[in-house]
Amino acid sequence: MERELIEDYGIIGDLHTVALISKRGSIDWLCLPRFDSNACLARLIGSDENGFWRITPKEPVIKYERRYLPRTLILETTFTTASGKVKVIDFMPPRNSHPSIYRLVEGIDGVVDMTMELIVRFDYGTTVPWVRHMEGGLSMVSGSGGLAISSNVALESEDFKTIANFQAIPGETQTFSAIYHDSITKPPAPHEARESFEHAFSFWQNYMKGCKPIFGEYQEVVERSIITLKALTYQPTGAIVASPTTSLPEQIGGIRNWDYRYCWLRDATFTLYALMIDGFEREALKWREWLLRAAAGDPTQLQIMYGIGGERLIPEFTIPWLSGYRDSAPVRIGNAASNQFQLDVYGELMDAFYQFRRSGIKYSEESWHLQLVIVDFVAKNWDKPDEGIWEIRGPRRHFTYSKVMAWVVFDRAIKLVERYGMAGKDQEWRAIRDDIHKSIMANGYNEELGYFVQDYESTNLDASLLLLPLVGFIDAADPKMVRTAQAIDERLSINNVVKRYETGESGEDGLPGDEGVFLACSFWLVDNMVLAGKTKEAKIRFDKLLQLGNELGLFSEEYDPNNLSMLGNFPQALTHVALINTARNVTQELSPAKHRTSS
Ligand SMILES: OC[C@H]1O[C@H](O[C@H]2O[C@H](CO)[C@@H](O)[C@H](O)[C@H]2O)[C@H](O)[C@@H](O)[C@@H]1O
Repeated sequence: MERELIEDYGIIGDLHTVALISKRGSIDWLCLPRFDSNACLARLIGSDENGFWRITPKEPVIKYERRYLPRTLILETTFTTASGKVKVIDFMPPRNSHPSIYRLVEGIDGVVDMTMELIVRFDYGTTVPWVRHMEGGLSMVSGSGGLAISSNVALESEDFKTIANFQAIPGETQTFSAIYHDSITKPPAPHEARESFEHAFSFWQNYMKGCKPIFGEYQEVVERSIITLKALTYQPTGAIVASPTTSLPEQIGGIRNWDYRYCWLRDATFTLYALMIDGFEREALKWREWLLRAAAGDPTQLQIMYGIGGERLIPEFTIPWLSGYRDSAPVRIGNAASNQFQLDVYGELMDAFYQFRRSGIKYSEESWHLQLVIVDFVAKNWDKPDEGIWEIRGPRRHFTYSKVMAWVVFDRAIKLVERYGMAGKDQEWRAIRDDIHKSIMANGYNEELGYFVQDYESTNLDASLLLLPLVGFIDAADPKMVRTAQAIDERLSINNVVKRYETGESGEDGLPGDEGVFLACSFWLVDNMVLAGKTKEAKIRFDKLLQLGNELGLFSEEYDPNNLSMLGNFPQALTHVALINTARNVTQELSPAKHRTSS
């Protein structure tokens, strides 16, 4: 069978984890009970043998259509065959007790012969479960967990696989469910499918009531991004995963394959900022509590990322039994970037705290205490080299963007004293802010070339520099910044989509091979255009970028401009965040970019 591409997938989720479902009706990625648990369906980055759950017509499909039910995370896939039409409705009810997936098959037209195939392999596609018959279905148990599979259709076992054959007829519904449980407890009975559907439907519709109709022609794509960000949030703690997948490659056949099922402070603060200005303040408060807990103890030991429960140890290792997406090995679990020094993170946190305050979010004494620790730490460390926003795996460098974010730390701390009466050493901070500014202008800006450079020792370009006007370091219309944005567009863009930096010899990042264009950076370039007054051009660019998502409105981290296909983990929070911000920038007078940089 022809293999699915990243763009062929949609997600369903229950605010603890998500499942990736292909347009052919196959669930090919599922980690239970949490985002970062071992996958029990891993075909996405392996083969059929590593687990999948497919419901599809037996005969050839002439047309596949998919959509989410409006303002929900309920996915509807319609198959048209020569014999008729049938739809599969997939959802995970927001979690009450046990994680569960429901799949409802409804005939629309004609009589269509259908097949259901399920291979469960725990421990990332390796462990065959112990299968027993139970009332209304099967129990599949391995190690600490188990899945209870139920259906109103007879389930059979064949060659270590569960199958069902049935017909889709208008007016009839076949239901399938999978409920996860601890292996020491009895498999739970499924809830009534319609009731579970109503629960999921009303949860999402209620959640989206908070989303204002302010995005004009982009309302639908923004709403999908907001729902996606919510789906990537781990409800018990408020942590947000960068993406629910691991090792979807940045280059087909390459080794740039990373595990994103963790909470990066950078990605999470960007996410919150996007949600906060759209009125989703509850998320912001929950995340602030998460951060305070994660940083509890000695705040100078702040990490750049944590596990979704606040875990600090995220050791990175490879699992050789999975072949990788389109043979892009290795498949990595864990992320060694968790031990890196990334100076920008402190600026992102300080900016988030400042924006909380501006938007009237309740002040917290603990958070000011944490901010003072951050300021103190950055005062002592801003002049040290780091691994930077892109988490390079080569030697540390003096990245210009990192220094700018160190400037942001002091800028926001000073503003909190000046504007909100917080007690702090603002005189001292002003002097440090000036020193950092001087250092950046002397080393991070190249007079001869007329643009800001990636780091103090090179003349490379870097798309993170597009954030300089967005954080208020420089005006987007300043000739230095205009020239920087122009140079980035000229040298790093391929068909209007921007690479992070030059890989290979001219921009060594400690890794072999190349990568695709980076979607978040491409949205940042549009933001620069808006701020520099080029609104028409910006809108044209934005419209083109929106074509790079799939028909469900989901975006990956990167894109392959040669093969016109998605790359990198999927869906990626950072891309959806950038999309939301840019949609606001191109549609609204007080855009987030202007709002963030104005007093
Ligand atoms: O490019 C090498 C690095 O790639 C990953 O980092 C990227 O994803 C992060 C999460 O979205 C994002 O915060 C970071 O800015 C990106 O560069 C990977 O996680 C790293 O381990 C890897 O070194």
